[in-house]
This record gives sequence, structure tokens and C-alpha cells, in this order.
Amino acid sequence: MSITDIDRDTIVSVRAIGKRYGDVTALDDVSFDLQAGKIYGLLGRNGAGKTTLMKILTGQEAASSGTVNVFEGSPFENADVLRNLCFVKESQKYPEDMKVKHVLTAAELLLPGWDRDFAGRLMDDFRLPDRRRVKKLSRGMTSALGIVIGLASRAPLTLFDEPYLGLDAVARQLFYDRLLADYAEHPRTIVLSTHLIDEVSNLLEHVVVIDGGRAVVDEDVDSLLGRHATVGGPSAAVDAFVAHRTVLHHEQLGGHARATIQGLLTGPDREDATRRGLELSPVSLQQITIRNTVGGEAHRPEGAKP
Ligand SMILES: Nc1ncnc2c1ncn2[C@@H]1O[C@H](COP(=O)(O)OP(=O)(O)OP(=O)(O)O)[C@@H](O)[C@H]1O
Repeated sequence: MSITDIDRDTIVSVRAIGKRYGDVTALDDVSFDLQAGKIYGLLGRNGAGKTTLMKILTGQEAASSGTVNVFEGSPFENADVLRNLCFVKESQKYPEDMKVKHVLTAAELLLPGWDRDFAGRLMDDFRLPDRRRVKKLSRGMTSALGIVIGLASRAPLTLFDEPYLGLDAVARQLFYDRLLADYAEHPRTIVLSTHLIDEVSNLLEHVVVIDGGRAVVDEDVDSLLGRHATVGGPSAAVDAFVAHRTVLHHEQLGGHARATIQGLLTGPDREDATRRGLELSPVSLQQITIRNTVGGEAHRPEGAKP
């Protein structure tokens, strides 16, 4: 891929944005790009700044500093940009006295990519009653309605912020299945903010992890998984193996130890581990996120690269 291709594929560009609410700094010097046709995970602890970031991307809030470009324009009060976006918020509210079918009609009017047949199939999948008034829906049904709107919108940039309050495991799996199947046929950019990282890890192609208002990880998932490993075995052998590496976490279990390390392991590194009687295993995306955010001071020897 040439540089020009990369530039053409960039649909969101965020540069050094900050957001302050009074004396609270919700975002601090955040920069990243989003590419067309990718599924992103926006991860981080409670209060990290994920919702604030999504509100700025969708023009619901203005950044206090820095620049945001979405489809080459500022999203703030910009109808041309906004019609290409669909933002399904955490605990999304719909007009209480409206029937579900009227909510869908309103969505269809606002969203140019709307697929009515697909919306109908999703309504059946999630067993949503279209004649019921919004105020009579259960918590999980209201979340499912948001998911139907987000998926059927086929918006070039669709953002889901913790869309599943009250949704049971079957409905969540249905969401992931329908999302993946529809995305394969209609690629677009999807941003999913979630705390259920293990559940979505094989959906995500790229993650941005926010911690304390700063972007601490911005990387393709394959690359991220490829440069983390857990090494386990006799304590002395583990300690010797990790001595010159970045250790994100270390735990002692009697005479044995396990360490989560960061940095690519070469073929010879792996052979060395085997020779020392150590076992190497992959680290899950959830563990990587936790290790990069729990005030987690990595032990990084001098010269070691993250
Ligand atoms: N309108 C507001 N006024 C004051 N502070 C706010 C406002 N909105 C957000 N904040 C603060 O900004 C910080 C980031 O909040 P944000 O909702 O973006 O976090 P989050 O990562 O989405 O959290 P969660 O995972 O719990 O939903 C928090 O400290 C929050 O209290």
C-alpha cells in the first residue's frame, strides 16, 4: 500500500485534541486516525474518556483544543458530515410515547444508507415488537433497538458506545454475528466501545486504548497480540529470561513464576525459552488492555522498546 492509498483511506483524523469540563481533563493530547472499512475497539477503564471522544467525533461536543476531521470536515454542526454517521449511545433514549416502528421510520428518514429489509430481519432476530411503545420496552429490548438502528443504518462511520446494557448473552452473540456478516458484505468503519473485551476480541481489527484521557495504545490487534507473551516456569529461569525485557506483570506461585512481557520474540528467543524449560503462551486482548491501563507501571529496562 502506498502513502497515497493510506491517506485516501483515512476517514477520521484526530490531532492533539483535549477536552476539559471545568477542572476535569477528560481528554489530553489525543491523536489517531480511523481508516475506511475497519472495525475498531475503543477500550479503557471507567471514566477514561471514551464517551467524550465519541461525542466529539460525532459533533455532539466540541473539543477544547486540537482538530478533528471526519470525512474531511469538522463534525461540529456540519450536516454533510453528520448524515454519514450513526452513533448508538450507552443507554440510548428514544421518545417514550413513540411506537418502535415509528422510531425506525424516523431513523430511515435521517440515515441515507438505511436498509429497511435488513432492519426488519434484525427486528425478528431480536424479537422486537414493532407496535409496542418505547416506554414499554424492557432495558434489553431498548438496547436491541439501538443495535438494530446502528446496524441497519449502514452508516460509513458507525459508533456503538457500550450498546448492550441489559442484553443477555444470546442477544449479544446475535449482535456480533449479524455485525460480522453484514460488515463482510458492506464494509464500513465501525467503532465499538466496550468493557467486554474478550467477547469482541475476534471482531476487532484495531484498538485504541484510552487511559486517563490519553491514547496509550493505537495498534492493529494482530500486531498487538504478536508482541506480547506470557512466560511461565521455574522462578529463576523466568527471571533470567525476562531480565532485559519489558515486564508488564509478574506473579509468583510457589517456586514458579509467570510474567507478561512486551516486545517481539524472535525464533532464537523462543528456542532460548524452550532450552530454559519455560512455556510461552499468548496474552489475551483483555489482559493486554488491563496491563496497559491499571496505573500499570511496566518494568522497562533501559533501551527496551514498548
Ligand atoms: N458533562 C460533563 N461534565 C463534567 N465532567 C464530565 C462530563 N462528561 C464527562 N465528564 C468526565 O470526563 C471523564 C471521562 O468521562 P467519559 O464518560 O468520557 O468516560 P468513559 O471512558 O466513557 O467511561 P465509562 O467506561 O465509565 O462509560 C470522567 O472523569 C467524567 O466524569
